[in-house]
Amino acid sequence: QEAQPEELVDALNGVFGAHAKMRAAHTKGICVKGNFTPTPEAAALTKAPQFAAPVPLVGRFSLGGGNPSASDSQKDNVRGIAMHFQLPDGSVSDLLLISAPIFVAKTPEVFLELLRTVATKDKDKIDAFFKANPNSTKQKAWLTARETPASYATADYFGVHTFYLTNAKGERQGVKWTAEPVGGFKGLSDKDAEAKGADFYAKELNDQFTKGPVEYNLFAVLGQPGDQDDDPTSEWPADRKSVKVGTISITGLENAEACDVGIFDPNQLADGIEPSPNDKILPMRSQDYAVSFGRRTQ
Ligand code: HEM
Repeated sequence: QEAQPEELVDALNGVFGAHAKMRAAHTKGICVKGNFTPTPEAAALTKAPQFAAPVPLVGRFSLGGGNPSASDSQKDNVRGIAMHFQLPDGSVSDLLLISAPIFVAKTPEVFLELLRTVATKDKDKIDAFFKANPNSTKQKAWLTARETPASYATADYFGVHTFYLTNAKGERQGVKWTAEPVGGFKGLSDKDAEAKGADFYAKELNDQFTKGPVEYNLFAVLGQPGDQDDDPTSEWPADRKSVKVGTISITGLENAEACDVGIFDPNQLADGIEPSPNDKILPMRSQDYAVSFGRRTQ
């Protein structure tokens, strides 16, 4: 039976609680603004306007999960950055990235089962779920194998899904997005992260803004024929070529309202970028986010 978007939002609430006026996931976050400047190489891959000329953006950094007081020092949680690229015609094209190259479930049904199992807090049931679904253990393993990001500014971020780009000549290329902080990844040892406490990312970011913008290089990793485009729990081989397509520059804080009046939707895309038609999680996300939005704006 197909998972329904309401069921997924209910299941997120089952794990993290339902918090009035707040997102069901990525609940703790900070709204920011900035701009995106494409490289000359980007236009060869896609005709989307944000890859032809610089555009302003509104963005939001967040912690994964639905706990509004999640700890900034929790290692096995993802950090997120969501962006609306504001296009010259008044429309937006969105980009949502998390600080791991993989998601925890290949399909909405597996994600629903994962959430419902975790909500039982029954260790045997949870162990049995992960034994039956080894792909769902990969994100946590990946996150715990490296240091806790020292700041939203020093984390690297991944689009996870496959997207298809089309250029002006009509040529199509499957890609995955990655964003790397210009100064490289910087982490904290477990001990240092613990000493920082639960709420240091906002201050960290503000300190950064007094020195200058927070910048990331955005890359399109080029898929090859046969690379999986249906599975957000699997990575492509590490030797895939990547093309730097631009610089994301986050210049300062923005009023929360600018982030909360709508949703960041991974399928809200300019002409020239399409979601993989084979990925089952990706289309479900727009529906889930709409349900979460409906509830938080009630
Ligand atoms: C079926 C799987 C998923 C479900 C049910 C889900 C659920 C949600 C929900 C309910 C929200 C809050 C929406 C809102 O109220 O605006 C959200 C936000 C977010 N999700 Fe997902 N998500 C899924 C998969 C993913 C994946 C694979 C990624 C990887 C890029 C991701 C990244 C994000 C980010 C970055 C945000 C924060 C957006 C913001 O700051 O407003 N999600 N998710």
